[in-house]
Amino acid sequence: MILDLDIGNTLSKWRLKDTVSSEIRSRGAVWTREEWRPGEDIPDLDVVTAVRISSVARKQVLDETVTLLRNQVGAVHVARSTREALGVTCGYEEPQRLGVDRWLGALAGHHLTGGCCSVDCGSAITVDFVLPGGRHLGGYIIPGLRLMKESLKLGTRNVAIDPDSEVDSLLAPGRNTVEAVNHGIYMAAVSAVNRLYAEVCDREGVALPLLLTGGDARVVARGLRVPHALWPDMVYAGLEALYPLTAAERAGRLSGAPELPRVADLEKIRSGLALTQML
Ligand SMILES: Nc1ncnc2c1ncn2[C@@H]1O[C@H](COP(=O)(O)OP(=O)(O)O)[C@@H](O)[C@H]1O
Ligand SMILES: CC(C)(COP(=O)(O)O)[C@@H](O)C(=O)NCCC(=O)O
Ligand SMILES: [K+]
Repeated sequence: MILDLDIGNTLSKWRLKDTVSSEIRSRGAVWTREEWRPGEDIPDLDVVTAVRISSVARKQVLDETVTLLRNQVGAVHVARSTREALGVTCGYEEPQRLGVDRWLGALAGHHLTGGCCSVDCGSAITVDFVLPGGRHLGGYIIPGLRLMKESLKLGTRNVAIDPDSEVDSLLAPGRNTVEAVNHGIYMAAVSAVNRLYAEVCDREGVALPLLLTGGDARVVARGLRVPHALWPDMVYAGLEALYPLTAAERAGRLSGAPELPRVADLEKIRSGLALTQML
């Protein structure tokens, strides 16, 4: 069994993958916190023969996790952002400073589409661009929905945006504090993603497939004006691409990959952008 770990700033996600069949056997998530002990929160390590890790948590969290796992599991792969991997060149001046979750998302997205915009809606919302040919341009970081809400300190943090609400109602003027905050931050997040996507496609002269992942991907996606696909396992898929262990992975089949999203016509993206820029 392979244990994949995606340690984000809010949640540490894990899944167990069958080495032979490539099936996902179980999944879970625990809060990312200093005293996290894998042994308490994840299934029996006796069945695990390899671990693959993406972590953007504090170094100490990763170090403790790796130490613990190395005692029990032979192969522990910790992903790092590098100048080049799998045909993608990193756009950062100092590649190792790019969050490895962003790098893995970009690698998976490029593997699937040959050039894309990858958006990770977690503690932060990150928007990264990889051109056809594999040049990663860099990207954007804005606070995620939860962080934006907490920063307001209006006592609304525990009243989550209902991901099943109609988009129209999520964007309507709020008639109480909770609504005003939830609708405001929702508008901020979806406007940013819509705009950044259009700006960069316009600038680069290419309409890129748009892929989303992360805890808030579903709700953010509902407000997008352009075609897109959700890929909840996009970071895990980056781990699979970097460290292929199963037959399916070696053959380049990444788990949970969505159907290729339809891509809007560049002229349509440009006219939408022109309209936005007028306002
Ligand atoms: N059950 C949940 N528990 C916590 N956060 C959730 C949950 N469902 C959705 N979210 C949202 O998902 C975000 C965390 O998403 P995730 O992609 O796991 O973040 P990160 O990778 O930064 O830890 C939270 O900020 C919150 O807005
Ligand atoms: C931007 C991030 C905080 C996003 O983390 P997440 O929301 O997935 O927990 C993370 O990718 C990170 O710490 N990046 C390092 C800075 C950078 O990418 O430039
Ligand atoms: K993120």
